Parts: sequence; C-alpha cells; structure tokens
Amino acid sequence: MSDGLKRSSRETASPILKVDALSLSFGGLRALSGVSFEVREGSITALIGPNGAGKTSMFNAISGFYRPNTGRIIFDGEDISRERPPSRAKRGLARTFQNIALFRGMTVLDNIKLGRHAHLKTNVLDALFYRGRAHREEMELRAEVEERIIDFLEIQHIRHASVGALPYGLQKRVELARALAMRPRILMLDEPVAGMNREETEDMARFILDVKEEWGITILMVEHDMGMVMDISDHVVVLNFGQVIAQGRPAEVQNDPAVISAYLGSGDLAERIRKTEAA
Ligand SMILES: Nc1ncnc2c1ncn2[C@@H]1O[C@H](COP(=O)(O)OP(=O)(O)OP(=O)(O)O)[C@@H](O)[C@H]1O
Repeated sequence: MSDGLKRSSRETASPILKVDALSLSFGGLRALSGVSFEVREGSITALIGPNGAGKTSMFNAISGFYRPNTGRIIFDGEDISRERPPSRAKRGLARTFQNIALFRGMTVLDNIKLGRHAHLKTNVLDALFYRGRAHREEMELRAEVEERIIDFLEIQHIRHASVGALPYGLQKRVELARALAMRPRILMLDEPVAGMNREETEDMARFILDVKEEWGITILMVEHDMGMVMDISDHVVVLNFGQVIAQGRPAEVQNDPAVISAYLGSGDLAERIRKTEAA
C-alpha cells in the first residue's frame, strides 16, 4: 500500500477513543479544562505539552485513576466515564507508567504473565466451572501470546532474569511486554523513552511503530522527547495549562505559533527537536 493510501485510510478510521469536554480539578487547581480530542483506531497519537500542562492527569482520567468533574470518555462508542480501572482494562485499555511499575524481584516471564490478570476469571462460580478443555485452551493461547511477545521484543535472553537486575532500557521493554500481554486495543504509554539514551530510544521507537503496524494496536503516548514524537506520531495533541492549544499532524503542530510560544519558557520547540535529532 502506498504511503498516501495508508494515510488516507488512517484519516478516515473511526475514533476508538473520544475525550469529550473533560475537566478535572484538584481542590482549587484546574488541571484540565474542557479538553476534547479523539484517538483514531490504528494511529499513534501523542499528547504533549510543557511541564504541568495536564498530560499525566489526562492519562489518569482516561485509565480511570482520576474521576473528572465533568466531561466524558467514550471508548469504542461506549461511555466508560464511570467505570473503574479494571473494567477499562478488560475492555482493552492497557497502560504503562512514567516510573516503571514492575515486580522487581520477579522474573521477566512472571511479570509478563501478570499482564494477563485483567482477563482472568475472578467470579467464584466462573472459577469452579472454568475448568477442563476451555481452561487448557486458554492457558495454551496465553503461553503462545507470551512467547510471541518475548520474540517480538527480543527479550528471549532475559526471560528468566530478575527484573530488578536489568538495565533501565530493558526494564521499560519488559513493561511494554506486560502491557501487550493484556492483548490491548489501545496502549497508553506514559513517557516510554524517558531516561533512555539515544540507542535505547531508537529501539523503543521502532518497537512502538511495530506494535502499531504489525499488531494493529492503537497507541496513545505522553512523551517529552520531541524528536521521537515528531518521528513516529500520526497525530499530536498539545496541552498547555490544562487546555488543548493545538492538534494535527506533527509538521502542522511543530509550526503552530501557539505551540512554539507555549514551549518558549521551557526551551524553544524547534531547538529541542534539533537537539534530540543531533544527539
Ligand atoms: N494529585 C494531584 N494533586 C494536586 N495537584 C495535582 C495532582 N496531580 C497533578 N496536579 C497538578 O495538576 C497540574 C497538571 O499536572 P500534570 O502532572 O497532569 O501535568 P503534566 O503535563 O503531566 O506534567 P509533567 O510533564 O511535568 O509530568 C499541575 O499543576 C500539577 O501540579
């Protein structure tokens, strides 16, 4: 398929996630104020903005950790605003965290297996009847998915290693593996390359692109590395002081005067992109 065709089918794809007029306050502080945007199915959408813009608050509201004051979150056509995080996870919303949230004393494989807990049966009756062939088939399928993820992320050699002993870049990759094990429809990545060196960043960017292209999983990410954001995103949403100040394709957003001025205080945006690219 040509690039043009790919782009036009992406643009006509329906939104898998819609944030509609969402506001969120902490006491007197308004972290988000009437934020609306859409994430198209099969896209990589980046949420960017200077420090304190409201990106993490937005992520927490989407995954259900924060309850917004007003507004709605529509996932796959259904209003999930009142659902708790586990229900959202069951629907196929998976996320990683800014500070790695892995079980450091456990092996890579065991951490990945834990990613599946979102789909485990918890009801007692279910547990009693969920036996025999169906159970065996599910376990086999799970093992197959885990193996596919391990191969895909090139972490075969560390599968039995304790996570705490791994270098930072590999720990981030294991976190991605665990999120993939949930078989998500939309993967929310909170600063996936924060603290990584250039080589680790490039590896992670390639894996994220492959997750989209080969696995067909929609990505929503918060990221400060502007070079990486502009390289791999299809759509960029820019927040400042809890409001959307611009959105569009990377090239459009990069040249938007409102975006440039929002970033001036924290270093010129174009300069930051140049620096990350040159590093
Ligand atoms: N739990 C909280 N309690 C009180 N205020 C909060 C809380 N979380 C965030 N805030 C405030 O809400 C605003 C938005 O913060 P948020 O962490 O969402 O921004 P951000 O864009 O993710 O910033 P950064 O890039 O620094 O991570 C900030 O003013 C912050 O101080």
